[in-house]
Amino acid sequence: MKVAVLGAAGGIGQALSLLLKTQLPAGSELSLYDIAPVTPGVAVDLSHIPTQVAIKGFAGEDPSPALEGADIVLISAGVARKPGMDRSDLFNINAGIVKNLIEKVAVTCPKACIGIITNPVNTTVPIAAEVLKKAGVYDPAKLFGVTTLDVIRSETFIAEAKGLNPADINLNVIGGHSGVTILPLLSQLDGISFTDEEIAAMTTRIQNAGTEVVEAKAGGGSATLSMGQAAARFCLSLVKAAQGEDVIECAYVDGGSEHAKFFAQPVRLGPQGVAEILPYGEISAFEKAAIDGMLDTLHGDIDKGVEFV
Ligand SMILES: NC(=O)C1=CN([C@@H]2O[C@H](COP(=O)(O)OP(=O)(O)OC[C@H]3O[C@@H](n4cnc5c(N)ncnc54)[C@H](O)[C@@H]3O)[C@@H](O)[C@H]2O)C=CC1
Ligand SMILES: O=C([O-])CC(=O)C(=O)O
Repeated sequence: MKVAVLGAAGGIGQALSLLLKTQLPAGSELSLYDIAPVTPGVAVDLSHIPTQVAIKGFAGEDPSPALEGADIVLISAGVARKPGMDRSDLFNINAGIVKNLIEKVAVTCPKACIGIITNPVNTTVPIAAEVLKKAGVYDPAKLFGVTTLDVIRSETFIAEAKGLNPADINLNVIGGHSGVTILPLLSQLDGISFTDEEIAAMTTRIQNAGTEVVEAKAGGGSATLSMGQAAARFCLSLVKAAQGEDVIECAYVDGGSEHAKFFAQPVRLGPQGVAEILPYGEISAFEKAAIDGMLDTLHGDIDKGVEFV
C-alpha cells in the first residue's frame, strides 16, 4: 500500500505524515511531496522513526515522482485561513493548486483513492471531479472530500458536554465542510438527550469550530494537528477497507444524494473506495430545516468548482 501526501511540508502535512509513519501497516510506503524545498528533509527526519513504513520525500514543481504507484493520495497543499476570512476566500489560490495536482494524479496514478483536504472542500472536490472527467479517468467511488474533522470535533464536544468517553460516541455529520453546510445529526445519538437549546448551541459550535481555531491561532493558520489526526483516521480507514475490513466513514462524495451532486454522508468503504452509499437515516425537524437551509450555499459552492475547470 503506497500513500502519497501532497502538501506534506505544511502544518497538516507534517502532522499527518508523522501519524501515518507510525500507524500504517508494516510494508506500506509513504511518499511526501510539497513545493517547499524542506520536504525531502521532512522525510529523512521521519525515516528515523523505527517502523516498517518506507518513506521518501520529493520537492519541486512536479509531483509525478511522488505519485508513481500510489494507492491513496491525500491533498493538503494550499493556503490556510487567517482571522476574518471564510473558507471560500481561499478559492482564488487553492482552486488552481488542486486542479494542477489532480491533473498529475490523473496521468500518474489514475486508479488511486483521492482524499481532498484543501479548502474550500465544498468546491475543490468538484474541481477534482471535473479534471478527472476531462482526463477520462473519473471514478466517483475514489474521490473524497475529507470531512472527518467535523466528525472528531463532534465526538469531542459531545463527550465533553455529557461527561462521556469520546470513543463511545458515533455519529454522522452530513452536508459539506463550511459553516451552515456542516450538519451533525445529534438526534441520532443513542441514549444521549439534548434540550432544543443544547442542540442549537452544539450544532453552531461544531459549525464554527474551524473559526474557533483560526481565531485562537491569531493569524498563525488554521487547524493542523486535529486535522492531521482526522486525515490519518480517514486514510487508515481506507487502508483497512482495502484489506477487507468493513469500515464506515462520513465523507463528501459524488454519491447520488437527493440533495446535491456532492454531499457528505456515511459511506461503507471497500477495496475500490466507496463500496456503498449508506442512508443517513431518520432526522429531526431541526435537521431537516438545516438541510433545506444549507442547499443554496452548497449548490453555489459546487457550481463554482464545476465552472472553474
Ligand atoms: N478539510 C478540512 O477539514 C481542513 C482543511 N484545511 C485546509 O488544508 C489546507 C492546508 O492547511 P495547512 O496545512 O494548515 O497549511 P500550510 O500553509 O501549513 O501548508 C500548506 C502546504 O502546501 C504547500 N503547497 C502550496 N502550494 C503547493 C503546490 N502547488 N504543490 C504542493 N504543495 C503546495 C505549501 O508549501 C505548504 O507546505 C488549507 O487549504 C486549509 O484550509 C485545514 C483544516 C481542516
Ligand atoms: O476552518 C478552516 O479554515 C480550516 C478547516 O477547514 C477546519 O478547521 O475545519
